[in-house]
Amino acid sequence: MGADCVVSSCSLSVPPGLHELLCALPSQLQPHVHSQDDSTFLHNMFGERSLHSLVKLSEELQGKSASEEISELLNLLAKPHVKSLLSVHDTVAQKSYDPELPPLPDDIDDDEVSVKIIRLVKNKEPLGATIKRDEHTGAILIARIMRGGAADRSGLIHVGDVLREVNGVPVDDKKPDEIIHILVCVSVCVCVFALRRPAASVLQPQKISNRRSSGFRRSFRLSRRDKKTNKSMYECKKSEQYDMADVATYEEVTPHRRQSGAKHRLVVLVGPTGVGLNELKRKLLISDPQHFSVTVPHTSRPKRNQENEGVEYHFISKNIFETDIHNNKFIEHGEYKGNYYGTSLDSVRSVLSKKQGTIKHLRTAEFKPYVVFVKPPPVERLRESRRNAKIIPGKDDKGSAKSFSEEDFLEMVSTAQQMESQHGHLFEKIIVNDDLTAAFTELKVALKKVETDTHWVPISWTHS
Ligand SMILES: Nc1ncnc2c1ncn2[C@@H]1O[C@H](COP(=O)(O)OP(=O)(O)OP(=O)(O)O)[C@@H](O)[C@H]1O
Repeated sequence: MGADCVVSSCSLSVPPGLHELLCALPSQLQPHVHSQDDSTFLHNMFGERSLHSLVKLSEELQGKSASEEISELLNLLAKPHVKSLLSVHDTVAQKSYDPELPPLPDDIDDDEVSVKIIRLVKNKEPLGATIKRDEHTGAILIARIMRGGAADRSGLIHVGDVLREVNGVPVDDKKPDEIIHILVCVSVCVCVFALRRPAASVLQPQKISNRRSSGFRRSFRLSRRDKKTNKSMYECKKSEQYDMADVATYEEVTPHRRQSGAKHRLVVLVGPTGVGLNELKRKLLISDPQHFSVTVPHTSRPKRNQENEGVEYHFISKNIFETDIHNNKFIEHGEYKGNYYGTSLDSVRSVLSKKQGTIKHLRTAEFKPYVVFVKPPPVERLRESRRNAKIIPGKDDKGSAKSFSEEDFLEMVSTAQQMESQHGHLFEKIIVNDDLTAAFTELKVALKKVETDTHWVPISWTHS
């Protein structure tokens, strides 16, 4: 829509000789025009071919003794409702519908480079993100992002972002319910966020799932109108950072029931170090050695006296471990106190090929993992229940087990909180390992159900 449309509503009733006047205008105006730019502008405007054609046509139509068709056309165009229609069309065509971005609040520090102003132009579609209040800081955070929704497609909002204001309305002092109301109310116009990324979430999230869905996010645009608002603005076509991150989005799921004789689902136990993963694994093996087998993880830490190669771990050098990481041989790996630990893809495949239930990491259609998060109880209960328990510390140690320290307990609980907030959406079952026997029983019941009951799984797992 542009100038052509505007001309379309000109009255066809033009004074005689208008065309000649139009042609003569630029030279007649020449003495009054001082700058070259203005002169060029006038020439272009009055020399515009479509304008000349239109005026000429109008003159011709007026001058001729009208044929039936011409009379009918003139008649139609002269009707008030056609004129109104064209006039409305032109008004709409000239109007700018770009949303106005409100200026940044004055109290934002100039050094605060992490403030993002985000403009999502919404139609009737919901934003597709949920919010929650951080228990400690009281800040309003983005809690989840719905897959395929407006927020997801934009790639501009991330889980953990702090929501500062919506459409110029500060949200710090508002309850989530009130904010949701604001978000819903602006659904037909503009939704502006000022987000501040908390220091903690700047860390690259650990990559568990690596879904690529860049095709979704294309259509959001940002236009810069007010210089005051340009602290940091993003034109988002595709966000690499988003694609790589383990973003907590909603997934399309479908009921799934394992057919008898079909491959077992991979059972994945995750939890902070020392929480009791090995203990639960060991109990599973003892309880039904025919049914369960485990992957043997790799490590770069030195073998201890009582350990055997291929039983507790495959012991490999740091160099080989790094080469294997580089060659994508590990489903998961991590570094703990200077040593690498990881589970190789081959180890999982070899266990699954024996058609036995297993324990370790992965999340694809091939393995359909059932992820159980083993969570520590509160610190007071850890002190109580782990009084006689021993852990084998990592670095610098030659195999001596030691009792848990207060620091170990605190670290276990805080790591668990971190894991749950970052990856909680991947956990299908959470078992609190307070009393070991109770935790083990709960695990056995859950694993039995995985084999027999119907469970919700991502729909993509059923396509392969
Ligand atoms: N519920 C429990 N009550 C008492 N002791 C427990 C309980 N669960 C585990 N333990 C003990 O805690 C210690 C650490 O457990 P375990 O080695 O299984 O932890 P882990 O999660 O496998 O640790 P890591 O990942 O570092 O190997 C062991 O001595 C174990 O017997």
